Amino acid sequence: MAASPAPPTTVRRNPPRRARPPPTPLRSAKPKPTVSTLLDEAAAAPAAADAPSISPPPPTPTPASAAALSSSSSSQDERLKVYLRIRPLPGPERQRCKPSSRLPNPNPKAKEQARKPSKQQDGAGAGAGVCLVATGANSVALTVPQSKLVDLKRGRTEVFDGFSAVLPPESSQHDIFTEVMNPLVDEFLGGKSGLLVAMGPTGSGKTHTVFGTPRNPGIVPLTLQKIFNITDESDGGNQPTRFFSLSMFEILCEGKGERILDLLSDAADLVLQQSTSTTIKGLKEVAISNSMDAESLVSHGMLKRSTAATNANSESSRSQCIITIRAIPKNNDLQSEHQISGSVLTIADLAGAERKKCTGNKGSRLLESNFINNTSMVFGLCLRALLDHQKKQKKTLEKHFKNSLLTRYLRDYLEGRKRMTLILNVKPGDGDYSDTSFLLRQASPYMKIRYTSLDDSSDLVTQKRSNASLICQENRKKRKVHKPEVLTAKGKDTIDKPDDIEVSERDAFLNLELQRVSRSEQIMKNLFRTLWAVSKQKLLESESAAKRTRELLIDKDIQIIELKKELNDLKSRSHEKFPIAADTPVERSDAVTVSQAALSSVSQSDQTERGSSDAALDAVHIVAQVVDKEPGSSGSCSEQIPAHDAGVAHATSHLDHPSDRSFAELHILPCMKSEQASLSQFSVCGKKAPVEQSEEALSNNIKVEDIQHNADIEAMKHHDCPSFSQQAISAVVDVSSNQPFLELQGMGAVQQNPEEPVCESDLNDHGDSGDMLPHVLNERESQMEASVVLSKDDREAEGVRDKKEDLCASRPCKTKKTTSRRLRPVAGMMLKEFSGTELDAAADTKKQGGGGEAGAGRSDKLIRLLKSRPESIMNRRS
Ligand SMILES: Nc1ncnc2c1ncn2[C@@H]1O[C@H](COP(=O)(O)OP(=O)(O)OP(=O)(O)O)[C@@H](O)[C@H]1O
Repeated sequence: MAASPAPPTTVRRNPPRRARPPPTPLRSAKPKPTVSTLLDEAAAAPAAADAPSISPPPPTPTPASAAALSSSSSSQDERLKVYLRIRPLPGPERQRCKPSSRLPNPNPKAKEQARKPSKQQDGAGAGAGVCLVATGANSVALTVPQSKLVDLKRGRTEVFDGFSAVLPPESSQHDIFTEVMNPLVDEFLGGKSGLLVAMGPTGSGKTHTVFGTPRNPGIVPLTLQKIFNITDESDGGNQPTRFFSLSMFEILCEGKGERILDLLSDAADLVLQQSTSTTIKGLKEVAISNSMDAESLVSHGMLKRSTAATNANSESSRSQCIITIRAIPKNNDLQSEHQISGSVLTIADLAGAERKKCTGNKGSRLLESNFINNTSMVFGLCLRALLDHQKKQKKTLEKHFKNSLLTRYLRDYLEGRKRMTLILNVKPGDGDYSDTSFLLRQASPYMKIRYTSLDDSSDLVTQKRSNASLICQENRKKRKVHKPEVLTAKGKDTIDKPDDIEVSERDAFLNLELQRVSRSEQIMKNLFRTLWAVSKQKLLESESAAKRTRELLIDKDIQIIELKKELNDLKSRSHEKFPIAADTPVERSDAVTVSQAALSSVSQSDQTERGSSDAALDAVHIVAQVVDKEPGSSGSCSEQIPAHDAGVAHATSHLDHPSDRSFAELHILPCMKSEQASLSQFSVCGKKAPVEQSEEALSNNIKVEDIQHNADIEAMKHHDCPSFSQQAISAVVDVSSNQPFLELQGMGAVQQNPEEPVCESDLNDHGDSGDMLPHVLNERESQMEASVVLSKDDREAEGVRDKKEDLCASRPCKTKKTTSRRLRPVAGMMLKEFSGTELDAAADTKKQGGGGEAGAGRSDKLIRLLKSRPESIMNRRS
């Protein structure tokens, strides 16, 4: 016994409140048939012939039912319009479709076979049969395919009712336009904004519905044609009372985000701005003046749209495409503007929801699928939230629109402030049951959304902004001297811009330029200020350095001048103090000659009368007299150093006889005492002026150095035992200086420590100290006593050295030269004193006698002469 099959179950969704006639094709509104339309109709004919077998069977369409449809549509004006378009099955699938599943079969067996799932259907999947049929003008029946039945006893047919219109597969593009778009265009031209959104799964024919093909144009081309046809007819060949603009952009996936891309320009980085109204900054709006140009513009934009091939659609849209047609009044009349324009017609072609197993997308395609599905879901949530809000007014409107760019852009529509129309595209195949069922279940409640309080005031604000944007774009074009192709194609005076808007736009541009220029000027000012400050600082530093250098040079010049002055003063003082020093070279040579002659005579006597003290005594007397007679001319005294080196030292080297010593004590010491007295005056005078003192110290130092040099030589010669001649020389040299005591001590110190410097403090301390003289003299006496006990060998060696010194005195030695020059005064005096017959006679006596007595007599004469002559010399000098 076979079990009886379960009765079919029908579920009604959105049942109409009253019975309505089934949907009837609007034959009256159908335009002239084209080739593509005929092809579409031919393709849809088999499907249309297959009426849904699920109860209730659709009634036969009649003209009366069409009228009823119109009346019902008018009664639902305040509701959200939802149209359902059933796409015809493709050719192969159409062939596989069984008529039993499409048409009511009176045969119960055949009906039973139709309920049983067949292997072919299971294996064929989507293309095995049709799951969706139009059951009326506003309802469809969705049958669960056999392959998807879980419980055969449960109902497997769903009736979705309440659509504004169900457009069967055989409906042409013109039918769709007439049924769906005509009301929107009329409202748009009447000044009301409207939105048409095409929804549905991938491959359901949304793009085909919206754009169509060149041979079978869709809603957009037909809308443009109608707009300009009506405008031309209403204007009657006169100037148009308004103009239109068109913008076209897409929202596409970018990584994990989304962005807006202008399809009519290459502008990048479009920004969605939402304040009082929603606008897209940077979006290009092209003024359109005729349908042909507008259609070509749309076609051009479609070429830029992102598409890709998937398993479900060979040319699947990967973005949400939005076209906006804006009506702008020509007259700037606020009232007419509000009445006539203030309208924006928006058409959105959404990318269809995709299933991964159907599309086979991977990688970036899969990311696009996620983006598309997410946007579709958010869009549906917004509508659902609006419906819930309308059902329960206390329930706040959920702001799902924030979750995607599309819903943010369409916020006014999704929050019920503007009218919106939905067209659901579905595929009727069994394999598309899931997508179709999902869409119908999702969109069925939207039919209950009402527009109770439309806010058209926002249209005015939006329109003003749009007008300003359009004018701005036109001005930019004018500045670039580029005329848009759309405008130049038909006429030149298609757009007239309000003067005040143009002026304000120009002012805004000038303000921006002014701000930019002022900012650049400020930057340059700051830069130059900084450079000027740095340069000024460098200049000041250079000037200060130059000033310091100049001051240094001036100081140096002053020092040079002072030094010159001091030198001149020194010279003048030297001339004043030592006037004899300026004698002629002849005198100098004479002096040298005389001194040499005198000393050579002494040396000759020394040679002939070795051991005699006469010659030494003569020399000592000469020195003593010179010192005695020249008390104020210390310079001249000091100049006797070489002479004493040559002669006196030689003479003193023979003071080994007690008689000689007593003679020296008798004659030399008084002379030295007198010299001490005279030199003490010099030391006192040396304290008078610092400059003079320093100069004198300088000159003395120089002399001391020279003397030290000589003393060093002597010390090297007599380093073992300084002879009396050295002591005498030192004494004489010291006497010749300006600081006699100092020089005396210094010379003593030189012999003890030649390198010990001479200090002025010593001069000050001892310059006028009379106590030093006995001490020094005592030292001299002791040294003389020591030198007296020299051995005979030493005396012979000293004699040899004296001969050498005599030879050196005749050579052009520097020291000899200097000393010979300074010997001039005494030498001159001696020359004069020794001139005459005495010397000649003495010489003759020496030549003739050659004995010791003759030499002794000559010495006696010389001594007598020296003793007797000083008075005459002093008288002559004075
Ligand atoms: N009513 C129709 N008559 C004839 N062909 C149609 C119809 N609807 C769609 N098609 C064809 O189906 C294919 C897919 O259509 P379409 O690209 O418009 O789908 P879609 O919904 O836009 O898909 P997607 O969301 O992936 O972009 C196209 O080749 C189109 O020509």
